[in-house]
Amino acid sequence: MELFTYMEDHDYEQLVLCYDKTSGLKAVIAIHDTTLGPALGGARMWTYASEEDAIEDALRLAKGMTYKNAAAGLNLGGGKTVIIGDPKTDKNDELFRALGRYIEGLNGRYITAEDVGTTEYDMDLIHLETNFVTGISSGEGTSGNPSPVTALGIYKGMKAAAKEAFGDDSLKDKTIAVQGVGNVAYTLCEYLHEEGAKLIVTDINKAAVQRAVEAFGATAVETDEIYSQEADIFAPCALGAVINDETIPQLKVKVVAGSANNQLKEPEHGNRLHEMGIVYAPDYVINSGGVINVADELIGYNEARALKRVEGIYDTILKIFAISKRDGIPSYQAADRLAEERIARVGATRSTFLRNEKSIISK
Ligand SMILES: NC(=O)c1ccc[n+]([C@@H]2O[C@H](COP(=O)([O-])OP(=O)(O)OC[C@H]3O[C@@H](n4cnc5c(N)ncnc54)[C@H](O)[C@@H]3O)[C@@H](O)[C@H]2O)c1
Ligand SMILES: CC(C)C[C@H](N)C(=O)O
Repeated sequence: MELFTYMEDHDYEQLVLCYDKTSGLKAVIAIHDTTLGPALGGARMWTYASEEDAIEDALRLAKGMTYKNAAAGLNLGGGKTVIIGDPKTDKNDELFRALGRYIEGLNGRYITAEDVGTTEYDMDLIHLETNFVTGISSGEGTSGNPSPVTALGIYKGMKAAAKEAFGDDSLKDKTIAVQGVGNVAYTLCEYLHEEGAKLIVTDINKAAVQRAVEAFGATAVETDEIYSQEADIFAPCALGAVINDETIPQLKVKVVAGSANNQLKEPEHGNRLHEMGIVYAPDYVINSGGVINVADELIGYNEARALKRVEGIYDTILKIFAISKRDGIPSYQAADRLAEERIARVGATRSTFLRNEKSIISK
């Protein structure tokens, strides 16, 4: 990949490589856009096949956070960290402390949180070295693990999508096929079960499936059977790129609404859902509950305020469907339009001159 060409094409600001010999830290911090404020995005730990894959993932995820934060109405830009390594075997305390020091060195341009492969404990270690971290567990005004709150946002967004598809936002007696019953989806299933939905679940982790079967009377299916279920809603809560050429022809649902990031393999797959009349709740909007929640820590965490904002995902999703109809575009494009218009408006407002300590008239 020609890095600077890629950064130019996708409007990136900064790419930072962090290495610490003692702890073995190898991390990439990508900052996409800080028009709205400091870049907030999680730190992912993953076994990348190559360093280039890690850099590409950091860049792609950072851009996703710019759009997620903008559409969520947060005054935050987009960034992401990826740590190269196996979260099961390669973690040590010094690794996260070293990362914390590199984040501190960015002087607030980037703020981190949990992502795939990292936990509250890891954030607490980062917090020993910097205040530019959220999702920490210790102390006053902290919010901890964002997953349960992400689940609340998915639940509210799914109800909005049901309203669009079925004319009524009730999920009672709706059949919902859930792919992956991990941290987010298990809590999501609790909400759905509580409302009287019928659940079909799959996971590569058989214990996770069994837990959902026992707790919610869910029907278990094999991983490759989840797409073709006779269901009303498909909730992808495991992997990205699951809406693709192979899976779309199998879908019998009227709604796709789940927590996974980057659900559409390519934009054209969003067009296909639109043409088929399948209501798609854009991934980065419906799964923004976690970031909305951790962002509240930056102003002194208030749980009631944070949850109220997360519940607002319902209205944001409806707004996106309204833009989609108004402009005759698929919902994923409507979400991008909402985010891009907000960044452009705020950017224009903030382009007027303000004196600061480095400006020519500061003395
Ligand atoms: N945790 C959050 O707050 C949050 C916020 C935004 C987005 N997301 C996204 O939501 C998704 C789920 O996050 P999570 O925190 O619940 O992760 P998790 O790892 O706890 O859960 C994912 C589950 O998917 C299962 N899985 C993996 N591959 C599978 C496959 N091929 N078929 C079926 N199941 C499979 C895993 O075994 C696991 O149980 C991820 O894509 C994540 O990026 C999470
Ligand atoms: C800041 C974090 C809570 C971000 C979260 N991992 C996401 O993808 O939205």
